[in-house]
Amino acid sequence: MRIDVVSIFPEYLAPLDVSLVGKARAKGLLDVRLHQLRDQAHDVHRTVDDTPYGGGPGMVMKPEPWAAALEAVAPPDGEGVPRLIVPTPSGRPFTQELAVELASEPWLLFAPARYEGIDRRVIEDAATRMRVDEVSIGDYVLAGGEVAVLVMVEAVARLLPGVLGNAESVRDDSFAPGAMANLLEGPVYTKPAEWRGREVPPVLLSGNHGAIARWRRDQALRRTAENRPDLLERLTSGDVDKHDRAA
Ligand SMILES: N#Cc1c(N)n[nH]c1-c1ccc2c(Cl)cn(Cc3cccnc3)c2c1
Repeated sequence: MRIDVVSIFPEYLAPLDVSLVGKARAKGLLDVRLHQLRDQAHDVHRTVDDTPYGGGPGMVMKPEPWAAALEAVAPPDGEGVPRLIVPTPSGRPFTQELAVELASEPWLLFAPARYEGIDRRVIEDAATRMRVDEVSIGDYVLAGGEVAVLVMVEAVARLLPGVLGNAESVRDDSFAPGAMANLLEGPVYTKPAEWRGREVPPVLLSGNHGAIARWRRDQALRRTAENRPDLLERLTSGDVDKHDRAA
């Protein structure tokens, strides 16, 4: 998979050089390219923003630099077309389902903006050439889109074949299909068996894999009921099909 990111703060994306995504890049599983939006602003101040038509607070990102940046990454007459992902507070929710969908794309182009956002005409123009998704990573307010890109890239990269080692698995993800589908992760333990007077639950030391699986599901149900009762409602209302539960 190829991932391009256009930003006025490409240094914000430095974490894509380390850990899981960094290793995937080093293994050649992921080709991540960062681009400075200001390279496409040709006035002396490399201006990328201006006042909003209709008044209001803040500034809006100008269409010309963004259009030039997107076309520099994905020339209209070039090979292939990326899927454009635009982080925005008003976007569709980023979910594990969307992460799985994006993980099947050969090329993602992220456009994290700043200020009050990008001139709407950039999105409309890009949509004539490529699929555009406006996406929010949650119901809280960030100062720009770069953090959202970090979240989405990590969520997508870990789903790519070969990225997670055998010891890790997307199979047991809280939001992946399967017996624990739509349940939160239960508690985890490691050595020592007793620490500050607290013992590891004996079932985990029993070697009885059936009992361990039942205990883990019970703990996941408890954690989900406590922290995300909405997910339990989906389970009991049948929103989650039997395949997800049984797999
Ligand atoms: N994704 C996501 C996401 C999220 N979940 N919260 N905030 C954002 C997000 C994404 C992109 C931008 C851009 Cl561009 C500017 N801002 C600041 C802002 C805040 C409130 C209203 N208007 C603009 C962004 C916030």
